[in-house]
Amino acid sequence: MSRAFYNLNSENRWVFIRTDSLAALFSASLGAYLVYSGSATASDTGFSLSMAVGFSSYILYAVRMFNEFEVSGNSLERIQQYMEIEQEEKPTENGVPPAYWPASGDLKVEKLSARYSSDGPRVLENVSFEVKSGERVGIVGRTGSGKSSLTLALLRCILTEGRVYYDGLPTDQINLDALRSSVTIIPQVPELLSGTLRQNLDPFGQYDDAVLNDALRSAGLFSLQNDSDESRITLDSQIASGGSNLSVGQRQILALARAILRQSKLLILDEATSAIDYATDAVIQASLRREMVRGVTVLTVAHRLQTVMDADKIMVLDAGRIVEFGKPTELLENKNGMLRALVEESGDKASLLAMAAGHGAQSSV
Ligand SMILES: Nc1ncnc2c1ncn2[C@@H]1O[C@H](COP(=O)(O)OP(=O)(O)OP(=O)(O)O)[C@@H](O)[C@H]1O
Repeated sequence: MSRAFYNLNSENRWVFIRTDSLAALFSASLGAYLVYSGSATASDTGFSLSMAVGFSSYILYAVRMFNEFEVSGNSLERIQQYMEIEQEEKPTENGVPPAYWPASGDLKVEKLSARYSSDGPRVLENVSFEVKSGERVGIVGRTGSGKSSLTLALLRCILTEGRVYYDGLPTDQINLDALRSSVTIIPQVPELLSGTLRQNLDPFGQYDDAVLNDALRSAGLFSLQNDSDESRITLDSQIASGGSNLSVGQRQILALARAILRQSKLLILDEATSAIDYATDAVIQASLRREMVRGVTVLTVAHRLQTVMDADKIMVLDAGRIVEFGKPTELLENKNGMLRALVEESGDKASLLAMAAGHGAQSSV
């Protein structure tokens, strides 16, 4: 802010120096002409010079006004840009799903393509896959491969073509409010509002404290803190704006508690890129497993392969397409496969292979 103001001020000074110099040059030239040409009387010369000096200051004033008008014009332009932003269609009565929906976390995606703007390139290309209720799917791929875009496309936050069926209903026929309130996304850094933890979990006051505490317990918050701990978090704890007085791991646990309260059958977790300590990560993973037992489908966008190596299935994306989708052990058998290549590059190959093998053995028991 100060740097921008410093630049603005310096440029203003530069404009003034130039207009002042021009004005001085103009007055001096006029004075020289009037004195040396000898054609003007003393009174005319005095009058012309005083007008010339005044005229210069008017020019300076005009330049300054034009300058300020241009700067204010930028703000007007910005307001106009906001007014012209394309709006999402309004939710209609027609798209309200039946009360029992969603009863399961079944997800079927058929030829889903997506783009960020109507004239932009496709960031997802004919993506098709199926996930059964209660499965945990890891989504991996190099940066820019379309992992986050896929999660946005599932919620129709960007322009999509193709079909997504969530618990048997095509999502393009469900109104956006209903769709988005039945799917929960836990972003990399969950947003929290300033207020108590209770207000953050239940902004509309729909649940009593016992239910809220149960959700916090299921999300794993209480297993991370002792009763005797003075700084332990309770429903009455004050949360600072944006949740800045909590760690990223604690914020993800609170977001998970919100998901549990909402009883969503589809949970999308965008794994935090900043490191979460091992204990918090283990608590989040354990809570997710408990949720899956209740039939909640969990899609995890993974930035570290460790988080998803024991998933039921792994989806590997590359340039907006699914290049591999299946059980980790099966994908790893393909020596030329993309998952195998990512594991080889990771520098932690042995433990990743052991994790996948361990889970493969468990699921086949
Ligand atoms: N807001 C946006 N507007 C236009 N294009 C975007 C936008 N966000 C992402 N993209 C493009 O979409 C493509 C996929 O990006 P996306 O963020 O989904 O990848 P990603 O796999 O999640 O990457 P990362 O691991 O870095 O988060 C990229 O080519 C990217 O440039």
